[in-house]
Amino acid sequence: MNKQHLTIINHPLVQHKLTIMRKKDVSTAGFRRLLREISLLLAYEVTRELELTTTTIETPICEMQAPTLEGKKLALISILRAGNGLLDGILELIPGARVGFVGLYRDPETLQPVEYYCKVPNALDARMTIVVDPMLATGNSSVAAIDKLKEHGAKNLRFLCLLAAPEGVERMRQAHPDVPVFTAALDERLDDHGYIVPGLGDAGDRMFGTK
Ligand SMILES: O=P(O)(O)OC[C@H]1O[C@H](OP(=O)(O)OP(=O)(O)O)[C@H](O)[C@@H]1O
Ligand SMILES: O=c1cc[nH]c(=O)[nH]1
Repeated sequence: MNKQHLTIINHPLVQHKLTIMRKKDVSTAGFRRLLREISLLLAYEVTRELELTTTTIETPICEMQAPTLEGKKLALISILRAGNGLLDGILELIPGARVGFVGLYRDPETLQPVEYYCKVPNALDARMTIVVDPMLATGNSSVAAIDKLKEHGAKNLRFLCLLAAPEGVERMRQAHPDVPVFTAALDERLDDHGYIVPGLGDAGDRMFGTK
């Protein structure tokens, strides 16, 4: 495979906002606001390879051939529920994107994903498909979601998260070597409960104020 499998988005604004999000005393509202802000910056990087074509337009001065996105609208797939925090921000930047959801939760004992919902846009085979979930821990959830999307025809996939553990990156590389992973940080390891260390805790709980 020629494409780089792991990209760490180390833009200073991303890194600064992520540091604030990691702090345990950040409020639910603050966490959500930062996730929305950071998702705009991450989206900029993950869409870098969208294809362009040209179209004829008229400026007030003259006619010109101007760049415009080519092909079918891209698909954003949120892994529920924490994926929605990234999705909301990205949709502000790409309001015409098609949106799908894969509902999964991680069984706390087995760390295996349990699926409860799936609804995805049509013609996934003709769209760049960006799967979003803030956390890549064991990789079990992202691998299962991407398995599902491939069953629906998705071919040109990216996976975007905020934090990744080495274990999850390796699992994705083994299961889906064709799917580049984009993250703001690669942390040290997983703890005995499958949480990312140092991490930021449970992304869904922090985003929605649940426990
Ligand atoms: O890489 P993995 O080990 O599979 O872990 C990552 C998953 O865990 C979290 O979701 P969770 O299961 O807590 O569900 P939630 O989003 O509904 O809170 C997170 O949002 C990922 O989906
Ligand atoms: O650290 C982790 C691991 C999985 N899911 C989370 O929300 N956080």
